[in-house]
Amino acid sequence: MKAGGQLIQFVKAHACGNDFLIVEALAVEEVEHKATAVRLCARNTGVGADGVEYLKWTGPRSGRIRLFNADGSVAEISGNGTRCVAAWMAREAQAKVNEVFAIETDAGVRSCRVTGIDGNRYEMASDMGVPVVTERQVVLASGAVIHGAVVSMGNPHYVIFVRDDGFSIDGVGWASIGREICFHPDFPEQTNVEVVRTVSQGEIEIRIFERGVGPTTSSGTGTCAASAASIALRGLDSALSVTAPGGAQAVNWRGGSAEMTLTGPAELICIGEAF
Ligand SMILES: N[C@@H](CCC[C@H](N)C(=O)O)C(=O)O
Repeated sequence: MKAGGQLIQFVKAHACGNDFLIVEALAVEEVEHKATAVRLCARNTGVGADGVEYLKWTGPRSGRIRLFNADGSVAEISGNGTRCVAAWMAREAQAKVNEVFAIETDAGVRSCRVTGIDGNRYEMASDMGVPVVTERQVVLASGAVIHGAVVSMGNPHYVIFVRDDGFSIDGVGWASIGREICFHPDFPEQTNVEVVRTVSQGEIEIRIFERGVGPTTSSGTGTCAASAASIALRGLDSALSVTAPGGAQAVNWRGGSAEMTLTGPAELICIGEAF
């Protein structure tokens, strides 16, 4: 498959409903990728997706990717997007369980190990790097002060803890607060926002407002960021189950400078061609 020419060949995949188009390209850096991503991701007038992962194979089990969000902005990394690409590479390589795919993102190389295969649905364990967690307050336009944490997973996140099982904060809906924080002047590059509810020592539930997209059903780096803040600041277990509207993923992190691991599904939906 190639980007360019008249038809753009793509693979559509999703991880817990967080959906991506994978487009193989000779180079991931080309300027026209941005406009193409916006056009293809449009829900009503395009194919529809949360982002496009441009992929250049660099070996039989390795590749270089670049992610464009649905609004055309470039993101350093996506946990779910990287896993979707790994699932596609695994299919192309006719991989078996335990094979590893090394995928270079703008945030560094991430290894994805196949842990299960069921038709076009793959289970993968991915190395997600070392989270950096810093407590930080944000003052909203209303004057309300939000006590949360900035978390870097290679891309930026802001994590807020709530008790309410509707995920509202002082009576205000999570999506509205997520949007305000995403575009807040304290975050000139914008930020992904996760709203987290602790279910037990080993389980959290999250809602996600993604930079460059809006509310999504799941986020791999968001799952990791929410877990990192819960483990580092709330003393939750180092093995966590994280439930988002689109499904659950598992995180393991011993804290400090240890690498975080994310395990979850990725399903290949279809192959298509767009004008
Ligand atoms: N869905 C993602 C995150 C995608 C990138 C994000 N929108 C950003 O701009 O940083 C994930 O699964 O990690």
